Parts: sequence; structure tokens; C-alpha cells
Amino acid sequence: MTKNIVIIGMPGAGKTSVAEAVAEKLHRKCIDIDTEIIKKHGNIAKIFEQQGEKAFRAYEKDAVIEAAKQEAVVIATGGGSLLDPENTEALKRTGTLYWITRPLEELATDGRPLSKGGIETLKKLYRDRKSIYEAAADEIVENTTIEEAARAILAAEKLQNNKKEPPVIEL
Ligand SMILES: Nc1ncnc2c1ncn2[C@@H]1O[C@H](COP(=O)(O)OP(=O)(O)OP(=O)(O)O)[C@@H](O)[C@H]1O
Ligand SMILES: O=C(O)C1=C[C@@H](O)[C@@H](O)[C@H](O)C1
Ligand SMILES: [Mg+2]
Repeated sequence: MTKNIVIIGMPGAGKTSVAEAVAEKLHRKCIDIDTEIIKKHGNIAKIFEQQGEKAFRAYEKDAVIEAAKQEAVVIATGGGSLLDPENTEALKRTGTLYWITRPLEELATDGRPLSKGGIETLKKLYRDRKSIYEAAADEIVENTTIEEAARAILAAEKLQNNKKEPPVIEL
């Protein structure tokens, strides 16, 4: 079974961009959790406003569990997709998790309901989530540029593939 490549990290850190770059280079399908939610339930900020975070997290869980059933795809998670341990477990069972990092000052915040409120909000979000990302991540990749981050993931994947199976030796 070829494992999925799963991109995790803070909102606006570049998960979608890096996932798309990796998918293009490997000719693999890219599944973006936020996009899947939008396709089914509409605008994310509106869901938060009109139905609340709990409803959003339920939609997110459905999308994560569905994506984790796939094989050999690249999955861009939402910034909060790992808040539910069952999501993390499902993603880890079938994938390798890459934590994309960027300085908090450089994170995109437009249209991201939980990133409203500037750097102090992001610092609090990071304090709350750092240990979750850290515990789940198989690799940490600094997103200096999208291209460099994508290349680092490809390199890590190559190393993993080298470690697949020992040769069969007649004894
Ligand atoms: N290394 C980078 N340098 C400059 N801009 C970047 C970099 N990585 C991402 N960006 C830009 O930051 C913005 C957010 O990127 P992206 O949507 O990929 O983040 P995300 O982590 O998927 O966000 P979300 O958590 O909302 O899903 C985009 O405009 C993207 O072009
Ligand atoms: O960090 C979060 O909790 C979120 C990040 C975005 O990707 C969206 O999934 C949504 O805005 C929630
Ligand atoms: Mg995204």
C-alpha cells in the first residue's frame, strides 16, 4: 500500500499550496479538506457564523475520515483538522504527516475565522496547537518557499521508500 502524504499545520501556513505542488510533482491526486467541506456545505466563514464551530468540526471530520480511506493521495488538512484525535488516528493509519511551519507574522489570515484578531490571536492558537502538531508529525518542514517545502517532502518520501522491505535472501 502506498501511503498518503498528509500536510498539517497552522491556518494560513501554506498547507494547500505545498500539497498542490507535491501532488503535481508526483502526479498524484490532491485532496484539500477545506475544499471538500466547501463543496458540500458552502463558505467556511458562513458555516462558523451561522451554524457554529461544532457543526464545522463535524463536517470536517466526515471529510477527513473519507480522505484517509484513500491511498497514494496528497491531503491538505485544515488548520484544526487534528483537534479531534480520531481524525489524527485515521490520517496516521494511512499516511505520513508533514508539519508545515512558517513564522506566525507571515501566516495568511484573510477569510480564516479563527485567525481574526492579529498576531496575539495567532500566538494563542499556536500555544494551544503546537503540542498537537508536534505529537502527530512524522516530519517537520519549514515553508520558506512553496517549492523548497515541496522538494523537502519529496526527499523525505524517497528516503522512506528506500526503507521499504529487506531483500528476500535464501538461507
Ligand atoms: N512560502 C511561502 N511564501 C510566500 N507565500 C506563501 C508561502 N506559502 C504559502 N504562501 C501564501 O500564503 C497564503 C496561504 O496559503 P495556503 O492557502 O496554502 O495556506 P493553508 O495552510 O492551506 O491555509 P488554511 O489553513 O486556511 O487552509 C497563499 O496566498 C499562499 O500563496
Ligand atoms: O485552524 C482552524 O481551525 C481552521 C483552519 C482552516 O483551514 C479552516 O479549516 C477553518 O477556518 C478552521
Ligand atoms: Mg488550506
